Amino acid sequence: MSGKLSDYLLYQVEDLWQGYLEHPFIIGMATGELEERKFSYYLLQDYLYLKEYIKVFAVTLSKADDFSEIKFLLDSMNDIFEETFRVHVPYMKRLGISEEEIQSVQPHPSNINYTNDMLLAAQSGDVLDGLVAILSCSWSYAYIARETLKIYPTAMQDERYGEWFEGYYCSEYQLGNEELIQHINQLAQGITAEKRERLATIFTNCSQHEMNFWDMAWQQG
Ligand SMILES: Cc1ncc(CO)c(N)n1
Repeated sequence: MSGKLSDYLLYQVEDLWQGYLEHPFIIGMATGELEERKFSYYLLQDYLYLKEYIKVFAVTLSKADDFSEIKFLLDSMNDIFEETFRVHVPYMKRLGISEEEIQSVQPHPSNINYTNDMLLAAQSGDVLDGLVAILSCSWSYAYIARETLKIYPTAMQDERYGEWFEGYYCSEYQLGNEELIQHINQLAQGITAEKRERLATIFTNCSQHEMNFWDMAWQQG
């Protein structure tokens, strides 16, 4: 294969990803006008999402057969775990979401469909399949934060939603995402056209699930 896999993947989802930037939920966070109950609903669903997302790393790790790969996956898995308890849980508490609500929330079908599809891609494939299933989550958030802040530079100062932008715009998150992209590109060197198509299918499918997740948060919240 010539050219970077990540360029090929991004090319497949350009229109879909442009749609994230125009999504009323994202614009609502950026302008600060989003109703707080929609955001609370989103955070609760995202908390459940991250619990399953960690398992996608675990399944991918089970396919790895060298220590450097295992180390990469362990570190990434730990980052997500830390993010959940450093960002999501305190954020939910600040928004007044009770411990009972956190304990009793059930995943919406759009959430279940997304995490099931990622797990299936990781279980039925190799390390690269698992990592590409993981990628649209990580990369699309880095993209949304970066691009939205170009259009709404004050979004980071918003009292309620600024922290969301900060979390995904900060260099730690952006660099972690860049590392994941580089790692995937390295693993993808020399793959067949058939493999590239399988990876593109996994990536576009997960990107569509990301859109469904935003729609869910907007409609149900
Ligand atoms: C649904 C979803 N996608 C991506 C991320 C980025 O971690 C997240 N927290 N939630």
